[in-house]
Amino acid sequence: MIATESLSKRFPRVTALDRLSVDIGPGVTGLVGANGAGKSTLIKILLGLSPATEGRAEVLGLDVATKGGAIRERVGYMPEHDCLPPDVSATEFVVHMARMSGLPPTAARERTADTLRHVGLYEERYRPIGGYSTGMKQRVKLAQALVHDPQLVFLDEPTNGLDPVGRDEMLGLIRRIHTEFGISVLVTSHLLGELERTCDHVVVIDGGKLLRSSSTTDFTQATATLAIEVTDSDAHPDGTRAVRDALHARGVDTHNEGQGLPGAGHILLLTAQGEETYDLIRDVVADLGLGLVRMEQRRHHISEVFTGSDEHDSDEQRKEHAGHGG
Ligand SMILES: Nc1ncnc2c1ncn2[C@@H]1O[C@H](COP(=O)(O)OP(=O)(O)OP(=O)(O)O)[C@@H](O)[C@H]1O
Repeated sequence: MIATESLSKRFPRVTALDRLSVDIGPGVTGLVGANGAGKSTLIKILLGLSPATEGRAEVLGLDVATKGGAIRERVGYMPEHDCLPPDVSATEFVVHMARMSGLPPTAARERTADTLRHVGLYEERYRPIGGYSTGMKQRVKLAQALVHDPQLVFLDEPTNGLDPVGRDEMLGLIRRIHTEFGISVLVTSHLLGELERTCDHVVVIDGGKLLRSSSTTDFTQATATLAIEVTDSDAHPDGTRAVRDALHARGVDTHNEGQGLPGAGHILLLTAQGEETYDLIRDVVADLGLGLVRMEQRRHHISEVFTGSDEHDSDEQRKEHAGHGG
């Protein structure tokens, strides 16, 4: 879908992209980087809106340096910043954008109605955009990116400014763009963690350089750590402790007692040695007459892959949520 080769963009004072080479296939891909990492610059080059200083790039097999117009016919773009006219309705605006993309009047109106419904805008679509909430404006921006039925969409920070519920809804919507319509998505975020559930593939850039490009499952590989949770009983008022003691008696060590996890005191963590470990846990829990609430392999979170970024992410999210009354 997208291929760049040693792509650079230098402004007089900053190198926004620094010899970036990356291949992006179909599906939902996250482009992650801190503010100023070069995400928006990359998108503008890929749309043929801004020339690269060096290197080359192709989108859908088309060279960005010479085929910008053809690329923009096939690609939808949701820009980061507020760019909506306040005094027209969502319907008028999206119809206009559909007409600009070359759809005839009737098709433009039909596609607009379908697309606005798909992004979750109903009666309010006839009201002026100026009165919309941030979440509604983001939906209008998404609708205008989809209205001409593109093969690929670039979404620049679509969750920016949204509260946690709005963020989840937007991420769900993005996932469905691919699963229901087969449109591939490149979505940027400065929050690595939020792309974990949405993206098949994640590209991380920093200071305009590629840090990592891999499938989300590679980022979130299963660890060998098992998390176990059991019920308590009259005979064993502290079921977790009883299981821990029984496992220790059989020479199996538990570690950390689930520090940092919600309900930490009730979760036992241990390293699985193979199938026997699962059988042993089952037998120990059954012998004690307790119920096994869960036994699961812990997975890495994407943000754990980068030292310290975990805390950074949650701090950022707290700050953003605080700004929106959450
Ligand atoms: N037109 C420009 N002129 C000069 N510098 C620019 C220009 N556009 C971007 N930059 C600089 O290039 C760097 C990358 O910016 P870019 O907007 O691509 O980052 P980003 O990852 O999208 O971050 P953000 O989410 O904050 O927009 C930044 O240091 C920015 O200040």
